[in-house]
Amino acid sequence: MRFTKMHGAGNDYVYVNCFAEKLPEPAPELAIKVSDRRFGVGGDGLILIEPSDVADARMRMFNADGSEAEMCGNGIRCVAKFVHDHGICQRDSLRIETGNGVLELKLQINGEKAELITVDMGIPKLLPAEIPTTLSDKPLVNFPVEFGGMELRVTTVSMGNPHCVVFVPEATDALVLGLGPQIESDPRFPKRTNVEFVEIVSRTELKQRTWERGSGETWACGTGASAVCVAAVLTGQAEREVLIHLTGGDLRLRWDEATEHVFMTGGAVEVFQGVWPT
Ligand SMILES: N[C@H](CCC[C@H](N)C(=O)O)C(=O)O
Repeated sequence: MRFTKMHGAGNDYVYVNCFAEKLPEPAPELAIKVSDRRFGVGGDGLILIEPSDVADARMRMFNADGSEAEMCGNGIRCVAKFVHDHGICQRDSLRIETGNGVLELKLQINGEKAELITVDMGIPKLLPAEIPTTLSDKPLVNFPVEFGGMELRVTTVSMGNPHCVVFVPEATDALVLGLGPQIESDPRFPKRTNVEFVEIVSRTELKQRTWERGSGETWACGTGASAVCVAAVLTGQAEREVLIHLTGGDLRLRWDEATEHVFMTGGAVEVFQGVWPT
């Protein structure tokens, strides 16, 4: 089975073009194997690029633990780049079917290749039942919660997948690696959750570290950055357009006031192609 290794801001996945390839085994099991950084290809998960009845292509995303997620922001930019650059659909605006509906993307083409891509991430969902979380019956904005003996203030946002955003003076390893897994699997998040630890640099600049549901710490998270932009505005700490510095690169986010849609702009890189034994 041929695969392509790609990343968005260092959030790296193994991509399979299912217009042309068949999986040798069910996606969850394959995701665990290919994601292994010692015994596999290495990545934060597996992303399938499939034909769609309602869009130019369909994206299905599986975390490194084999669980399937509703949406992947860095992933969808790479899917759009692959679909354009490999001739599946060579328009500079594409529609990709996801677990969070059909999303629209605009590609900036340099030469023959897509480089910067803007995604309309849709409208964030804030009701506890939409996250989902049982922590409260009202939207959580700087909501005090005790995790592992520490009181944190959390803001929860869904971009199709769940995010728990925590603003901190410094996103230390102790917080990310210590509290990340505890919050990810806290029973008050019935579908688990992604966790973002965020430092405010200014009203237009943030720093984010991410503990992802099903993948551990990743070097970037696009749905997470979208949730962080929304949370920073809701808590009165940022303007509606922010630059977010993630470990693997930068993303530009804008939460449009008129439409309530979140727009994310970032890069997408094809690193190499390979063949997985079948
Ligand atoms: N890295 C992805 C998010 C993956 C989310 C996944 N970990 C989940 O279970 O929701 C992104 O760029 O949006």
